[in-house]
Amino acid sequence: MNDLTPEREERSANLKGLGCSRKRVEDARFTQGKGNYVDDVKMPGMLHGDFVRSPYAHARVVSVNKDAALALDGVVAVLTAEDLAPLNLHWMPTLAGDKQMVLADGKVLFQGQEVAFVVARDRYVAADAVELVEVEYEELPVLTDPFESLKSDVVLREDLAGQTTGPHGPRKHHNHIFTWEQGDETATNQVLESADVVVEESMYYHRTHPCPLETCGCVASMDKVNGKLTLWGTFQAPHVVRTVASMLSGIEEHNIRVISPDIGGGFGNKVGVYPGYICSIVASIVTGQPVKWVEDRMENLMATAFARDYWMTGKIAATKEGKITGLHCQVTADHGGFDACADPTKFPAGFMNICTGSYDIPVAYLAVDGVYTNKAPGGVSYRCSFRVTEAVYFIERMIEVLAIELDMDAAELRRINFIRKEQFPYQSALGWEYDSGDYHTAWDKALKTVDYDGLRKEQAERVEAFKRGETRTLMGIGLSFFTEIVGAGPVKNCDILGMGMFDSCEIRIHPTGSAIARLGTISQGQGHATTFAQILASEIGLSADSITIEEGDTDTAPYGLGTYGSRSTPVAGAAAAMAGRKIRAKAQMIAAYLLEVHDDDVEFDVDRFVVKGVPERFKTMKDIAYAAYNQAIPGLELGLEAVSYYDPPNMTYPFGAYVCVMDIDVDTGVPEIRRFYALDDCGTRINPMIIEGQVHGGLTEALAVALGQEIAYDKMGNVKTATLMDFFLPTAWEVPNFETDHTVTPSPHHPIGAKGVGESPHVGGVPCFSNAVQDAFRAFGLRHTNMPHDHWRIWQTANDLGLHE
Ligand code: PCD
Ligand SMILES: [Cu+]
Repeated sequence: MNDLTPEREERSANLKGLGCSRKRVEDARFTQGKGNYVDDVKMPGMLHGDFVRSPYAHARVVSVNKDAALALDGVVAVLTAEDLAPLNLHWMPTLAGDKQMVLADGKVLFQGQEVAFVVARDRYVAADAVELVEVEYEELPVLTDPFESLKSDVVLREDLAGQTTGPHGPRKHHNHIFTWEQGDETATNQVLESADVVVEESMYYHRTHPCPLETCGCVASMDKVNGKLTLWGTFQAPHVVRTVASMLSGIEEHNIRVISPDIGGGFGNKVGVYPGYICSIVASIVTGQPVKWVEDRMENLMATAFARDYWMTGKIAATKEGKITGLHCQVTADHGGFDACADPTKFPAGFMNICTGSYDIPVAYLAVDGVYTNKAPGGVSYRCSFRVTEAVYFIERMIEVLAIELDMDAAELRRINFIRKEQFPYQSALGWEYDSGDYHTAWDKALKTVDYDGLRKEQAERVEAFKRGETRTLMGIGLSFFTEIVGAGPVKNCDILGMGMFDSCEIRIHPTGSAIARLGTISQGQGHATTFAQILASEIGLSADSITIEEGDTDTAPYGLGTYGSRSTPVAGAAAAMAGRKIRAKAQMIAAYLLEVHDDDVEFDVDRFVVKGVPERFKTMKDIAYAAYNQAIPGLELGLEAVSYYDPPNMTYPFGAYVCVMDIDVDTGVPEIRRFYALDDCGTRINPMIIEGQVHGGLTEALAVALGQEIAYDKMGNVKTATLMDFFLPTAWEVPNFETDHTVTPSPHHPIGAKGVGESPHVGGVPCFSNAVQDAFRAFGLRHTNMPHDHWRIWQTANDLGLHE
């Protein structure tokens, strides 16, 4: 049955299943302004909330006077910590096991922290009233540097004073949160002591922010008559929000309905729980009216979850020939005022222990210290699965530095250290089991496509010309090879607030042969309505066009852990395939009955079951769907539905090989990206066009982070980059043409062999852009310089190297 006759090929094409570059079904709605976002939710009598926020990074709140605000026409309520305290809602638990003030309780710990919540008739009155709330502050010393914080007498978290252990073990200092250790320190140190070559480098992966187009927001509506709370919001994990809301409020979970409508980009920013959600719920309960809260851009950049802010020091040991023998990594992680890092519970530094990268490193050790400072809380992935971008940046810089030390070609150094194809499944020194990979094939393909040797020759000639004074531009060749780790689960080691990280799909086939499937994930622009239908189409033999995908409504969708960490394809995508297989198993029995043969005598063929060896005797899936509802088949229940809760046996490990060619104007510091080549291997590809779009998006965000985007603070703790004037968001103007390519190494444990891809281009892209900048100056003695490589910093690098003399 495997030969694809033209007739079978046509039937298969009609399904628009796996591998089809099907156009995104959601785009008809999005491109015509018919999306339905949180801010589109409008209800009769709806009130609007707005925050009074702290102008100080560290201060005592002496008093809050609401009188003038309450006197303003249209103001309904002003909530402070005092109002929330009787409900025990003035603090809330964070995903990292810490707690965070919902509204300032005696002091503030970062600029932009929520102090009071004003509820008014409309958004404008609310904003005016915010100005009328009089808060008296008493300034306290500000700590924005984690190293200083660890030495300071200033106690940031007075609520934790005297607590020598936290949720992740012992605390070494009153501003210390945790130490997380992985690997074998003694063995690693032994290797470092006796190695031919050891290089050490320190690098700062600066603080940045996901900055989605749509900011965070919600509408809370408490129906006191029925006792039901409905919450619309920009949530990347709606079911988790429902469970947490129930636990905090005491409202029974069946009485809470959480709806994530269309979301205008998430990028990790919408995983956590923010004070705005709690305040809106309380305000709706208090006033009996629906309450909307939508933050503005400055609030988003100042107060919602940041990403990175990792200070990393590495030591890498190798033989003279370049074979890596050991790796040591020490991280100081700046978590801001509260530890609200969004990671699976047992991983306080996320999957930073993937920092051995794509290389076969026999021993390694990692230690991460989490530290409190006077900066905003957060620590979300931002297009990376739980600190994987940091890990990949770290190892890809260490490799470059080692190449410099050994005076070796960095591509060759990678090649001789890659985990070999036959070593998979590969057990890493820091505890992961990589499911599959073929790094050498991908690397060779990438280098060949870009004519790597030719580029190096051209680069050497350019350096000579520069030295002769014939040109003022230098050429950088950025390389990166990354291994991602996506798809949390396994429930046995990944949970969020105790909820195992499985995911789910429920499918219902209608009598006329169309279907609806619901999943526990939620698209924020990734195109799930398009791709999940494709997985099902191939599994059940109905066209993707006749399968509706629904996500995000907790009253209808099966419980799931949501969309982040590129987990939808590895986990919910697997659940979809498994649910599809259950449908097919029942369909087989129905087909056998209709065809009057034994169950084993029919086989599935694209969109039908045929009698083995008699292809003209068949029943299509449409026939079968109809029969499922219209015929009493002995021994079979009516209907055609299935549900699957999928606990992945392992994560998936997508990988990729990226090359960036850049020309840098030494006198202006302006880099021009001549070429960017990205080869991604995400296993079985569901929709190549969507994958390409994902790669373009991820690379754009990588360019942003590497070349200028940052959340910067001054010494007083003022956020210097709280508007899009200062926070770099690239537009089509800055973004080069991206060349995409792929290899396919299926995941051995995923039912259709797919791995995630949404985050990969960011994870691989950041080191690639950064390496390109730094490589341009290698011939002039540069070893490492920190991101973001904005024009000024690049100019400064050239200046420091004496290139302006
Ligand atoms: N093999 C394969 C894979 C995949 N795919 C596709 O692609 C996509 C993606 O996927 P994934 O990778 O699985 O992922 P998801 O889970 O779905 O998602 C998530 C991601 O996603 C990305 N992308 C995107 N896009 C858009 N448009 N928007 C958004 O927001 C976003 N975000 C970002 C992020 S950041 Mo985090 O949250 O940080 O953690 S994570 C993330 C989808 O549609 C799917 O289906 C295909 O086709 N194939
Ligand atoms: Cu990350």
